[in-house]
Amino acid sequence: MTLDARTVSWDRGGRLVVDGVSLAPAPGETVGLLGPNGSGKSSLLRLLDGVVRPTAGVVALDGRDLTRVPRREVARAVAVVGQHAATEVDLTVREVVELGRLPHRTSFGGDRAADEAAVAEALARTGLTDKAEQLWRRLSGGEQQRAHIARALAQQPRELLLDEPTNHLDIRHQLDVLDLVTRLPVTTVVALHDLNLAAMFCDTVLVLRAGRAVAAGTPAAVLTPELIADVYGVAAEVGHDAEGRPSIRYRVGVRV
Ligand SMILES: Nc1ncnc2c1ncn2[C@@H]1O[C@H](COP(=O)(O)OP(=O)(O)OP(=O)(O)O)[C@@H](O)[C@H]1O
Repeated sequence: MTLDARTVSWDRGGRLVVDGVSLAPAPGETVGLLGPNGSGKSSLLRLLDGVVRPTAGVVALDGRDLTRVPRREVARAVAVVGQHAATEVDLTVREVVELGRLPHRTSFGGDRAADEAAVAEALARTGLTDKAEQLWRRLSGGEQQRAHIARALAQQPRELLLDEPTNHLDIRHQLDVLDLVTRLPVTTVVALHDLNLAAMFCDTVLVLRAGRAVAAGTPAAVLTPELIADVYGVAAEVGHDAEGRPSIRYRVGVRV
């Protein structure tokens, strides 16, 4: 069992921002959420996190309606890295990552050694050990984003929800972060704009358009020239690597 969405909709002022979407990742799977700007990717992630409640349908954690699961229990199972994750106060990188341990604290304080080990490992995995004592707000945009990913890793979740985690990262860190999260023994739902990264790292993808799911399946099955033309209005050639994963080359000035 894992986190799943069953025909969920989210109505904002009479408009269905998410419209009857279902998503049931297999445990350990990495699902890419794709779709143009405004198609509902972030909104679906917020529904999966329980930050907002669906106006129809159900999000379930281990088969239980998420709205009935205590937030602390949700926080132990589900970690989120938002698109505009900000840290307002003057925290060091280590302190930001330590926030990920809060759901594991008990009234007795919790297991200090486990907290320290989880934080150290999360810093190491995101390449931030050397920056641990620096102020988070003095880091570069990409380093700040990696610190939030480290916070999510320190949380040691079963489910990881990532909203465009690569948008501030240089190419090496894009590859490192996606390689890292897809190797973790957790179920990951990740909103991505880069179709080639989705093809490289996702087991399956779900494509949204205007709040609706228009395609789902393996990257090879979904990421066809026809789908890319239809959903994004862009002409593309799709090749396949030795493992059969699609590799997309866009064509400008070609009408679709
Ligand atoms: N709280 C809200 N109230 C009203 N409308 C909202 C709210 N949140 C999102 N929307 C609208 O829902 C639509 C989907 O937004 P969402 O951020 O989920 O899309 P997205 O696919 O993540 O977009 P992007 O790729 O640009 O990040 C947008 O038109 C947005 O304006």
